[in-house]
Amino acid sequence: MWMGAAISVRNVSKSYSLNQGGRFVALGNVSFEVRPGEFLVLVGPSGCGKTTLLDLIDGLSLADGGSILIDCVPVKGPGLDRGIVFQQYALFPWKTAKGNIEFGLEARGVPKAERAARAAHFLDLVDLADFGDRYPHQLSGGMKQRIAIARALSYDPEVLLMDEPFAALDAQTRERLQDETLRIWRQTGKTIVFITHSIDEAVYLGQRVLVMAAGPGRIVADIAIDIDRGADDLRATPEFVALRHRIWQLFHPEATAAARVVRDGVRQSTASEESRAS
Ligand SMILES: Nc1ncnc2c1ncn2[C@@H]1O[C@H](COP(=O)(O)OP(=O)(O)OP(=O)(O)O)[C@@H](O)[C@H]1O
Repeated sequence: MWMGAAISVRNVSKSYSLNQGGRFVALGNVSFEVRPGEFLVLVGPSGCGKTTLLDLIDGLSLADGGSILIDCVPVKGPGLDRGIVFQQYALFPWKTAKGNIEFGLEARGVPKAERAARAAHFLDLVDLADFGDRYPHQLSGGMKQRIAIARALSYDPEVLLMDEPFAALDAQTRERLQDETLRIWRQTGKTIVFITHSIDEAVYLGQRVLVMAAGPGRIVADIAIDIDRGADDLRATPEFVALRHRIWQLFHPEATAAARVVRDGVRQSTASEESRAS
């Protein structure tokens, strides 16, 4: 049975040393929980620490303070319980699609016959059953990213970490892969932590969206995405538009403040006109 793991991020901080001396605090005291099988999206402006946080969950780097637990086990480095997909496909150009998937399995000691069977299964899952013998340069950007997803899933991690995986793709391919990711998530029951700049993508994919801000990187809102996903043209529904606007306001507090000044200014001048008129 496929099953996602729970993730606990507790009081995590991370700083980097700067060339000119001193340290830059990329994350300050970040805490949140992810339920087993949940699709969580982290959204925030450039530089707010999204990649730093995902790398810490993957164990590619270690926190200065706090702890990260996967099913109650502290993260001490990369592990087979987590798979990661990066923005750039990171496929070996000299290996076929199938070879790229099998390579990761070989490194993990999976026997040859099982490697081939698993590669075929995951190529099928990402709808590329007929493309296993193609090399990366013979595949479109969207196909390469699907291979990267198949590769990450092939060793059956409980958690799938996705770092802006569709940012380099055209809008149409991006929407298609968003739908495929949701399908794969429903089919596999993995816990997914997905990071993006795009508010639209966050609301479309997430069951829950954590909004981050910079200086230092922190979580400023935790928003449940409670919408009817069966709706036609989901992005055009009032619920979707309202959620997108709510998150947009968190991204742009200065724009919201400016709008308030204008609105209140209008109100005040209307009030004074009314009082003059009476
Ligand atoms: N190795 C490093 N040394 C110094 N500063 C770093 C290092 N890595 C990241 N930073 C800084 O930490 C902050 C967070 O970076 P991070 O890549 O996590 O942000 P992000 O939200 O993923 O940004 P983007 O959306 O642009 O990818 C940034 O200000 C960045 O400049």
